[in-house]
Amino acid sequence: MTQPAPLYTLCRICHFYGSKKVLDIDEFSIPPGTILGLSGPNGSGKTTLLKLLAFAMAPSRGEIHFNGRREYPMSARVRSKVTLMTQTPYLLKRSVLDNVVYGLKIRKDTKRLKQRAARALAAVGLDFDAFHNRAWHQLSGGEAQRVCLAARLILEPQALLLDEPVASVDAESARLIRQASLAARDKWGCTLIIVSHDLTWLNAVSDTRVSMEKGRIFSTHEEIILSPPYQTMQTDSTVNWVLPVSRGRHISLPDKTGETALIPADKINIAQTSENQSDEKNRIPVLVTRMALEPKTGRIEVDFDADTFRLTLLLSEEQAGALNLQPGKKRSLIFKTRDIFWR
Ligand SMILES: Nc1ncnc2c1ncn2[C@@H]1O[C@H](COP(=O)(O)OP(=O)(O)OP(=O)(O)O)[C@@H](O)[C@H]1O
Repeated sequence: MTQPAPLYTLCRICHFYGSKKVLDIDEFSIPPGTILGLSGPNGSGKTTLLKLLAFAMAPSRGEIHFNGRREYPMSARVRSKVTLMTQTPYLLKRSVLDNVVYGLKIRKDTKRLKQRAARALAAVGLDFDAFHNRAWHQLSGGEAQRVCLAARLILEPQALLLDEPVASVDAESARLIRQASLAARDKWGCTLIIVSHDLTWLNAVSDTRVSMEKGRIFSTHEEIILSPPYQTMQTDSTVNWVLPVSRGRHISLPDKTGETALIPADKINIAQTSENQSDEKNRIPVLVTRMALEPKTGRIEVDFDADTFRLTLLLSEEQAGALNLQPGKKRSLIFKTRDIFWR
């Protein structure tokens, strides 16, 4: 079967704020009609990436192709097809109805505005009669965010970019926002790009899960990502970089400075903290902080927290049982030096 042409293709993207490089993505594409789940630590570049994908600003270097053409901010071709919802709801100082139909009016698409607004509001659980005349300041935070989403859904965009859409809303609003976003994909094949710290949700709904670290995209969250700066240690004629977690074991320098150490999840063993450490192995003490069932696959998602990072692994029920994992248990992640690669 032939793959559909990508909706987005990113080529050699770098973005700088002043002299600080905050994005560095060699190549990345997003197929149409899929859900991309994006996570990563604060400051890793997620919002900047969303702004580029929304064509709200241009990358300092590189190209973004949308529907097979190189595109730019202000291009009429993308303006009507891509929409970004930010974490803090932004509403015009007008009524709910004015806010919801604003984008359609800009496009001079003014047919059956009220019916379409009623449908968009219903999709986010807001009753048209009760809400359409309300002023922007007569809404709770969760309702305001839902109005923002309705104002985007009414446009039936090809790509809906959501930046922490449920981070600061009540539980019911979060449920309705999640439901309405997924419905957009099911109803008109909308591509969803979701940034969220809610890894359970991201893992459950995403077709592709990526994480960001220091401006780069990593293809799976099932990897330990150890970032520079590392401590350095001088021995005779060579300088070895010592991973802060490796308890003195020497890790060879990567080819380029500033590289990140990656260890594939299947090369990581989880052990009792009391087990002996063999010479060639590195050991990271971790704490199990969260376990949740991933409904799609029946696997158990386990968060392990170390001092400097968090690792999420998906384990079978048998694996989790055999390892006697529970939140609060201390364990060790063990890996071989040769299984580290650098990127
Ligand atoms: N307008 C700006 N001017 C200068 N630096 C900026 C600007 N916006 C973001 N940055 C910096 O760029 C880096 C990436 O920021 P970005 O907001 O993209 O990260 P993020 O992963 O979305 O973070 P968070 O999870 O905290 O929202 C950070 O170091 C941030 O301080």
